[in-house]
Amino acid sequence: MRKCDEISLGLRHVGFDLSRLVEMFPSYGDHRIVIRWRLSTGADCLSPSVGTAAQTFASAISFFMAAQCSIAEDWPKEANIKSCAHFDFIVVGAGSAGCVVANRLSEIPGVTVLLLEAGGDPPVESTIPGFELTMYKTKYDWNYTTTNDGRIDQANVNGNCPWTRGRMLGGSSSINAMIYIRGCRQDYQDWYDQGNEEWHPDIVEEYFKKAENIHDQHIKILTENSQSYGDKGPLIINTFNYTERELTLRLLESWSEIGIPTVEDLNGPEIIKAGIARCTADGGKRESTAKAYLIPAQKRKNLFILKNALVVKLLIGQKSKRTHGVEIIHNNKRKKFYAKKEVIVSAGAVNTPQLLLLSGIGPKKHLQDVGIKCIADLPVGENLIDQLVVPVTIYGNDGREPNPAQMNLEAANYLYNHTGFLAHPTLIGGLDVLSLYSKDSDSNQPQFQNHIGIFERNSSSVRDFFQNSIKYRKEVVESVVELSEYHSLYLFSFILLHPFSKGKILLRSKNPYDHPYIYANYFSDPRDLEDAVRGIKILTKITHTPYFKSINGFLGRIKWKPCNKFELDSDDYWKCICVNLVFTIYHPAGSAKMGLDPNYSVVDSRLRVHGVKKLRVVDASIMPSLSSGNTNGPVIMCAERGSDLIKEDHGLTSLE
Ligand SMILES: Cc1cc2nc3c(=O)[nH]c(=O)nc-3n(C[C@H](O)[C@H](O)[C@H](O)COP(=O)(O)OP(=O)(O)OC[C@H]3O[C@@H](n4cnc5c(N)ncnc54)[C@H](O)[C@@H]3O)c2cc1C
Repeated sequence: MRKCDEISLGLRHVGFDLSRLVEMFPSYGDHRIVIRWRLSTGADCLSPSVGTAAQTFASAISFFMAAQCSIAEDWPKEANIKSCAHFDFIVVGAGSAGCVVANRLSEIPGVTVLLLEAGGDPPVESTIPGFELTMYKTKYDWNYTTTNDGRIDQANVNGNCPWTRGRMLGGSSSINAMIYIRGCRQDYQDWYDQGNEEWHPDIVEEYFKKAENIHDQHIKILTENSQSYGDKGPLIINTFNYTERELTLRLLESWSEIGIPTVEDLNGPEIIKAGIARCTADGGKRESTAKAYLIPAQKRKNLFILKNALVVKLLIGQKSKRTHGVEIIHNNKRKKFYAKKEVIVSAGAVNTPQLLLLSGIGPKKHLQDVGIKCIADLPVGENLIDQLVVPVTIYGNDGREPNPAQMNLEAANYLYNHTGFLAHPTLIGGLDVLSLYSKDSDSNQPQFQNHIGIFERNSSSVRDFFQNSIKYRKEVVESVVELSEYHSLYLFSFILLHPFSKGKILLRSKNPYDHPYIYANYFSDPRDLEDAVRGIKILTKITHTPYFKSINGFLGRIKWKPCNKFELDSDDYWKCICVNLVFTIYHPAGSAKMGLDPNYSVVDSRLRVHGVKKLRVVDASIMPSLSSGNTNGPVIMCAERGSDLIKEDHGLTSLE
């Protein structure tokens, strides 16, 4: 019995209530033990045993329970600082950009940096790639939704779509799907050609490399001579520890059949391509910027971090237009902190414009309407750009069925060596391949992107995804669920990478706790609708390729009353689906756009807010146009570049 007691203690120690699951009692002296497993279902499983089996299995359970501890990260501690303290720099928001800036500025000894984050430490679900969706709509998400404009998203409950944003150390890099794509040279050439002379594509490339630490062995061998990735930066780039490779190869072949060739490296120079994505994950764990940039810097004496600290206002002289510091709410108390050199706003593409507006920086008329005195009349919140998604549902008979036992094995695999289904984000459905393409074969930028997720026949996740994650109305959900009862669903996310349509962020009120209005305005420019239809119709040809033919693949109709009258796969059908079912791939940007002219931009090429002293913006908001792909890598690049611009302007050089 002593051994059993030890096992019991071991399990309790790791937070497992043994008494609920297992009862052990002795029989026939020392060696024979009858074990009764009382399963959580209430069923009993009686079996005579000499004890070895029980001990072996119990110690295996103990091992797996204890293995949870190996997943935990050592997040930085909160600083003990008093209100009204002064720092050289104050950084607002510890997201993808803010963590980079705080790290790079504090690497100069003697330069004090205060990093303020509205959220707290990421939960363990952030570290485990497969659990990222479970953080949506919790306290780790800002829980934004777009504003119903009566035109788009009418197939969504309330006519709006969720805009998840991370609220924790690492910001959205702690909740995102971890795909790492730099975008293409033309993306940054466009920035440069608009007069942003600090952002020549050659410079941009250097800053991607500065951030990167390529761990992917395949890429390392492939690019040994070209040195196209950095290998000394803080941000580890690798591949996911899990995928269904046989299936992804079939998908790559299928894309290839419709004119999108497979490449070894999606960050290479080709424009039209499909391949395996690199990611900000390593060893089966997420590489957020909190992990890559904050943990290594946490011992620095000159870096101070406050968590659960909501910045409610920037302190800016009405006449001097000089930024002095910030006002925050922390532990239910209002506090002020002052910046000797600068305040850097890195609160993301929704919160950065919100904070600027609350502080009197924005369109004069709008500020007047909400009762805020205007300090600088700038187009804050305008030029909101986002990559939009349209669902394309293709079905097939590939024999895949949900397997709960397999799912448990996958969980055990994750605990054992960080592989299995949980080592891959669920947003993109367990598959690590994607494609980038254009309607014209000679274009210098991809226009479209596809992600692909697979749901097995009759999987309950289909309803969950369409009903709870995207929040489509009943008619839409039922039409997809109905077909998926008998077929596997290949859900292609069709993405328009460079929409012409622009959205807007506006204040709802002066209250910093009120969510701003988000007008996504998708498809307000008719060119976007034309382009999307062209791109989707290139994609739907995939049903005629050998793999999809082999599984009797077909395009399924998504039912939504206004669209039901149109022929499936016709231009009119897709136009109707696009406008009514569009959602986000979570890449908003441009809401404090960089540019030369203060009539059309908020920050200059060195990311200084036009007409306001000692204030910069460094995050996705500054992007004048979107990169060709997922935006986390490009935001981190912007923050690396931005940090050096700040250092240059203050005559600071780091020792590293
Ligand atoms: C669900 C999801 C999936 C995505 N998938 C991918 C992907 O696979 N690959 C990819 O490349 N990109 C992806 N992205 C996009 C990418 O993560 C973002 O572009 C990037 O993280 C934006 O960085 P940021 O620094 O601008 O903002 P964020 O990372 O959002 O950081 C802003 C930070 O500021 C804090 N903050 C805001 N307001 C205040 C305030 N007033 N006071 C104090 N703190 C404040 C926030 O809590 C947050 O921590 C995804 C994004 C999401 C949300």
